[in-house]
Amino acid sequence: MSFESNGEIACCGGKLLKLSHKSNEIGSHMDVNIYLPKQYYNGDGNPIPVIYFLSGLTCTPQNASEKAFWQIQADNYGFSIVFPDTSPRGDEIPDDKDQSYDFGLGAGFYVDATEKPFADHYRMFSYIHEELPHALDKFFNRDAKKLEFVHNTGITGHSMGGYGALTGFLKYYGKDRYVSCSAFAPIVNPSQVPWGQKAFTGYLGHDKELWKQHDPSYIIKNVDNTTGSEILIHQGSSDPFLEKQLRPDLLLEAVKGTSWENKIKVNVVDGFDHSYYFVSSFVPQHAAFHAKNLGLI
Ligand SMILES: N[C@@H](CCC(=O)N[C@@H](CSC=O)C(=O)NCC(=O)O)C(=O)O
Repeated sequence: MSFESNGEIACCGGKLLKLSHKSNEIGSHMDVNIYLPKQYYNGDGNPIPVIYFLSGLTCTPQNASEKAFWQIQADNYGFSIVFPDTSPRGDEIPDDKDQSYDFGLGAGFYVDATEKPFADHYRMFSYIHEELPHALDKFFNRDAKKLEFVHNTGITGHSMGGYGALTGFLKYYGKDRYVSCSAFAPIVNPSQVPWGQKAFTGYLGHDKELWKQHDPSYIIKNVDNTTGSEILIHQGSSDPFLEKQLRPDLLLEAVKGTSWENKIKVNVVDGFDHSYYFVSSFVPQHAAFHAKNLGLI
């Protein structure tokens, strides 16, 4: 599996690589950005841990690369950060019938679709958690293990991407993949909110029992927190999507009486909205959290 370069940009002490590759899962080309920190170029040769940042509705890999300010934190602690796309792209890819922003292109919701016409291309769960990490591993680690794409990794994301991060972390829990998970204003209970209900109906159909297998607020009840993991969440109090779409209270309610009770730290931050002004304000705290879990500090 090979990646083509669409540009290499000097940034902080390292480089942001804009890549694209042919994905077998998605059946078309996918763009992905990766920031290689200064330690990649001048470090001691130890493999560099990777954090995956899953973006929200309407995003491409550029939004977070340009506006989240992860790069300076990556240099501070010595991790790399991968910014995948949020859906398949291209003329042949089916979109929402009304071309709305919350379904179809830019809104793959990090699930493997089972419904036509989306099932052929919208395989974002398998792409993000299997194909992409292994493809990056093969490409970057041909000669020596330079970057840890598959094991001892972190995952985070914003909004729809926060949903994707929570789901991936929980579904792979105990499987030597993600050792650290955080989220910015995540959709925590998609089965119960309009964005999630629209996506799940379109990608997965009408079976609400099946939806539960893709919903962190249900999945978490069947995952034993064997290592005392904590999940860090920030949520703006002035986020216009808080009451209708995000509802972090539903996740806290779901974990009551489970091994995750008191392990999910929801920080409601006064006056912040849903934008990258909010995300970038709390990236330093999330970076420190992941760095600790990844053994960097
Ligand atoms: N209608 C709005 C809503 C889209 C929006 O706010 N997208 C967020 C993520 S929302 C949840 O997944 C986003 O990250 N936007 C891109 C950005 O750079 O801010 C709209 O279309 O703006």
